[in-house]
Amino acid sequence: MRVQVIDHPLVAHKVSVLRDKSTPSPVFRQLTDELVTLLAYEATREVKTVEIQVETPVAMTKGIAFAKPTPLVVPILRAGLGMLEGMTRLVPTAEVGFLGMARNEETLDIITYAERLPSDLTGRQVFVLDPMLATGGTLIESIKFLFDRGAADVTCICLIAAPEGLARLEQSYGGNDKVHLILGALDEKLDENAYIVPGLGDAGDRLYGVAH
Ligand SMILES: O=P(O)(O)OC[C@H]1O[C@H](OP(=O)(O)OP(=O)(O)O)[C@H](O)[C@@H]1O
Ligand SMILES: O=c1cc[nH]c(=O)[nH]1
Ligand SMILES: [Mg+2]
Repeated sequence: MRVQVIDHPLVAHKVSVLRDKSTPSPVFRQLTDELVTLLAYEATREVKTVEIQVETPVAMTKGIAFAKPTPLVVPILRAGLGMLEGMTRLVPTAEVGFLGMARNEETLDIITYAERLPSDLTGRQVFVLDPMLATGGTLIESIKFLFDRGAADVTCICLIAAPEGLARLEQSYGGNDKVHLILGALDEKLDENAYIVPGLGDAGDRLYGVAH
């Protein structure tokens, strides 16, 4: 498993504003979108391409197109939905599949309440979008789902991760070179409720305006 924490001032600045509890939902959504485009730049470095011919107004030249089958982008509902548009703007030919998963906040068990993915993912490059990697339960479940369907490789883009979740993913996929993690920040720890510290609170609630 390859893990990259993107060390860049543009990323760090946007993460800082996301963390601020006074940042309202519309700004939070906008920043999430912008942050994804920055992280996607690195996450798609190994996306499969084919060479094509392009005619400029001056001459023929070589260009590239995304190879087929096109990448599959999978936002994990609900919070991952806030990352979808930023990703598809950069990979417009990508197909989109959906996984709906929620943590039972008492037991931390993962409930999969929705699944709309192609039944056969053989040979597909998959990009999973989920802002928070806390205990790692949700991502482990998602990655397993995708490999069970035949995915060739799985790249997860997360805005913030906790060391505890990363360690759990290492246990499950450490030896698997088909799993990549792209992170906007690696935080200190989880608190007693398995929330990331310092984190940004509940990403789904902050994106979609649930007041506390
Ligand atoms: O690493 P884990 O401990 O599994 O936690 C991370 C998950 O928790 C959040 O989703 P949540 O379950 O709150 O659902 P939501 O997106 O509907 O808010 C987050 O978006 C991740 O999917
Ligand atoms: O800190 C956390 C942990 C899980 N889910 C979130 O949205 N935030
Ligand atoms: Mg939530």
